[in-house]
Amino acid sequence: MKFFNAGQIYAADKSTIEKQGISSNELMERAAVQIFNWLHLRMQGAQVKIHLFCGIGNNGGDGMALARHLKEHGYNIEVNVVNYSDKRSKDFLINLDRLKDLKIWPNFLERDCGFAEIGRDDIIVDAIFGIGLNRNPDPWVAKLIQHLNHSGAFILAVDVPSGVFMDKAIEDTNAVIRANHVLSFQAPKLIFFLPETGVFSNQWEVLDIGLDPEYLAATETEYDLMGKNEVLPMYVPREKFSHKGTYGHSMIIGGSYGKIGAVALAARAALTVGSGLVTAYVPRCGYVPIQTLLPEVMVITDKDEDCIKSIEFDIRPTVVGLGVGLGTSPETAEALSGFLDGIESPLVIDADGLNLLSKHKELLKKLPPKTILTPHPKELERLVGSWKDDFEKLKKTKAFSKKHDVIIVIKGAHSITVYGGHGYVNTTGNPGMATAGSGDTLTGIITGLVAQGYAPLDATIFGVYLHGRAGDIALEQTGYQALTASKIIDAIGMAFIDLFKMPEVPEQEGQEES
Ligand SMILES: NC(=O)C1=CN([C@@H]2O[C@H](COP(=O)(O)OP(=O)(O)OC[C@H]3O[C@@H](n4cnc5c(N)ncnc54)[C@H](OP(=O)(O)O)[C@@H]3O)[C@@H](O)[C@H]2O)[C@@H](O)CC1
Ligand SMILES: Nc1ncnc2c1ncn2[C@@H]1O[C@H](COP(=O)(O)OP(=O)(O)O)[C@@H](O)[C@H]1O
Ligand SMILES: [K+]
Repeated sequence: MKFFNAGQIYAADKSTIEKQGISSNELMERAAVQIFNWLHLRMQGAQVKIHLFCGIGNNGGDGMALARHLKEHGYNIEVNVVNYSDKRSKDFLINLDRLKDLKIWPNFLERDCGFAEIGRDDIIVDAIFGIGLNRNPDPWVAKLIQHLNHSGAFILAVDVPSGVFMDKAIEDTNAVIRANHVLSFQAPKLIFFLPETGVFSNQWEVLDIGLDPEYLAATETEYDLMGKNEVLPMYVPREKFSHKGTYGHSMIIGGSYGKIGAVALAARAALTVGSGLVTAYVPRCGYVPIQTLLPEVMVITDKDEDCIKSIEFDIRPTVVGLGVGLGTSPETAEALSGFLDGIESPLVIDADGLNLLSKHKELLKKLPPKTILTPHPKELERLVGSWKDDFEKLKKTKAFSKKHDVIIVIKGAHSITVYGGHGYVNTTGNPGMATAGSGDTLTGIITGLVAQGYAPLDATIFGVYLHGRAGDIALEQTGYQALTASKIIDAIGMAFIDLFKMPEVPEQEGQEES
């Protein structure tokens, strides 16, 4: 699914209006009817007080039109116009008049006016600002927003929570609605998925308002949301007349005294994701534990007992996953440098492998094209430098990816894979995955996919999706707290099976379970 920016959404509106021969107000009516239907289905006429807060632009217009439908269906409403500007939009004014025709007189809220009490059990509809916000709200509007946030009432936001910008960071977090639920038109917004802005949209849902499908299909976007439909075409099927050589040889290089488990996790994940062969390259102290834990995995040891000091072997792996549990000693840095001089295979780098690149930036020049880097935020900061907000983080990551021709996964609640100036936002995963070794597992998954012939970018996007999906499936048995990295690996098989499950069809009304 695509993430459209504000300019593209306005262009889609225009194209829809022209091609479908409708007025902008008719499009607004569609949007409002969709929201009304959503609410009506859930409320079934309940007389809970609904406070609508409408701005003076088209987001406010949506709110006005919604108020009319609610009134016509007997709901208990109160309409407030947040009068932050004299520049009322044409469609706002049309809908204000139509509301007055029903003898509804909104309260006009201005600077210095008091705000009425709102009950904890009431509902607030937030239609103050939509995607047109382009500067900080006035202090009195911020005060109103605080009043709404502190009311304890359920807040339903129209399109976006008022106060978030579409393409830049929030400056005053007190001037943003904390929505319980967002009903967003046509497509989700990138801001729902970024850590700093996502917290304002607890839950979100997309309402299809029938924008011009041709325009939407033809428009290139900078970011995409990667769900099952998007990753499924990347899947590489298993062939009948294949053998283990068909599915490649993954080598996991890493580990140091006390951190051999990281290699065990990555190696087991590579195997479980389908790599034909897996070899672990570890310091000598890792030999017995890996051989004991993982009978399927071969082991090559470094000369040193406790950490890797030279990376030398006489096999030709299809892909190398490097860095988990590795440590960052100068000898290990030296070993990495020598290894990169002779590297012939694609490379996935994580954890201390990334920290070594940050400490010795000259090594970046030695990376093969399309090397995959999987940093968590702290590792990313060491690589690309600090950022002031999520948007700058993305900008810096893109620039780094372009400069060094590397694929970067910004790990987090919604991991984002960055390559070629494009961002792929993952949909799977859960907070139970914020646990030791969860990232090592991802390294193994991506490595094992590259081994099987997935192109590096596909392996990364598909691997991030599969990792999160395995975490979601494991969660059903463990709950958040008891989810461990090993359980994520155990669920990889189910995550593959899940790719081919049809979505559940909702039960028909009156249908009996057989
Ligand atoms: N296809 C779709 O998705 C459809 C979308 N629709 C709806 O339209 C919404 C977008 O509407 P919108 O363009 O009128 O902008 P909105 O957010 O209401 O802001 C109003 C105006 O406020 C101004 N302004 C900005 N910042 C300000 C500030 N801090 N303090 C004071 N003023 C400020 C700024 O005008 P300016 O003063 O800069 O000229 C801005 O234009 C969208 O979110 C959705 O709800 C549907 O109706 C139909 C289909
Ligand atoms: N709140 C969360 N929701 C979804 N996924 C998460 C969350 N927190 C962490 N993860 C995932 O868990 C993994 C953690 O990686 P990392 O921090 O490198 O762990 P470790 O170093 O312990 O292996 C990443 O893939 C990340 O996307
Ligand atoms: K809003």
